[in-house]
Amino acid sequence: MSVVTCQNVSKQFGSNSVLKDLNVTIQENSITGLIGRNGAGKTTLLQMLAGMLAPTSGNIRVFEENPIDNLKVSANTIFVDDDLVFSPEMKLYEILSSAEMFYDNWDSEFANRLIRYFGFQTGVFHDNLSKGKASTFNAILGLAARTPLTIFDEPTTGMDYSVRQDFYRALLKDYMNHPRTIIISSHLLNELESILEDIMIIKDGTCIVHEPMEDFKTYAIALSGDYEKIEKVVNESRIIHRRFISSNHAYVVVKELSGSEQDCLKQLGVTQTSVEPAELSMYLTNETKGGIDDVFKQS
Ligand SMILES: Nc1ncnc2c1ncn2[C@@H]1O[C@H](COP(=O)(O)OP(=O)(O)OP(=O)(O)O)[C@@H](O)[C@H]1O
Repeated sequence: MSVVTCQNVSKQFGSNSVLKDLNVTIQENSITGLIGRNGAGKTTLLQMLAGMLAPTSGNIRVFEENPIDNLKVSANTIFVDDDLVFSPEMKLYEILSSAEMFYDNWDSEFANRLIRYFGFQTGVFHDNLSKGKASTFNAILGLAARTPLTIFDEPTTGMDYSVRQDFYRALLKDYMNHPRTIIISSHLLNELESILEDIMIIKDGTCIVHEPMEDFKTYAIALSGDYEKIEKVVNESRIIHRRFISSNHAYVVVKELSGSEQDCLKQLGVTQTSVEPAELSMYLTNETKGGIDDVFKQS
């Protein structure tokens, strides 16, 4: 069953067209990584799914309903970011009690174990937490709420390396015991990669990749060798990334190669290797095929 459906969804802020004609479906009980560069529209999309923003046009369905002002959607969805706003008078234990009252699947025992593990004193105000501690506390809310739709918008901002690793591990372990639909956004795939079932990449307002992580691992292939020879087999439109190692030796990442193209490149002495998903997601979201190197090119 699909939990989220977006049909021809567009979002405009004034003249800024952030999302354009987006069509995506997210199935029940899956972990999807939403990847995109700064300003790609990740938060905008996630806020629309949580019913916090309306699309300019198109149709969004969450649990088969319009998420705006929808009690069913808000009771079954949690939206976690590093920016959750609580009343300044609320102490952590009060926030935990409110969450327990609001979310049907809330697990107090689990929340308390996480609170102890991460060393929180629950008598403090949320407002007084450091940035990393606030992100960690918010992430605990997201985990313990166990809502059928759990949205984490760049949840690890400010967390130190070991807390980030702990969070991803806790998320995966809890998901295995209590499957639900989880969407987690990030600029970077490397830390997230191992917990994802599906990957969605947005660029220039559209979804350029949405597929199982397993398929994404073979989405592209890297070629290394004489650029003139590579060009003979692969045309420009299929090149995702290109970097010159020397004047005629290049490292080129291309999407899909047929068996005959692979044979031909082999005969021409061009080396073929796999591309790590994190590296590939970076190339796919770069503005230009050469990345930052293009800035240093003489015109
Ligand atoms: N309320 C708003 N009013 C006007 N423009 C907005 C608003 N919210 C977002 N935008 C614009 O929409 C674009 C997408 O922003 P969004 O926050 O969705 O991107 P993002 O992918 O989450 O970025 P980041 O990774 O930097 O957080 C940006 O150009 C941003 O300036």
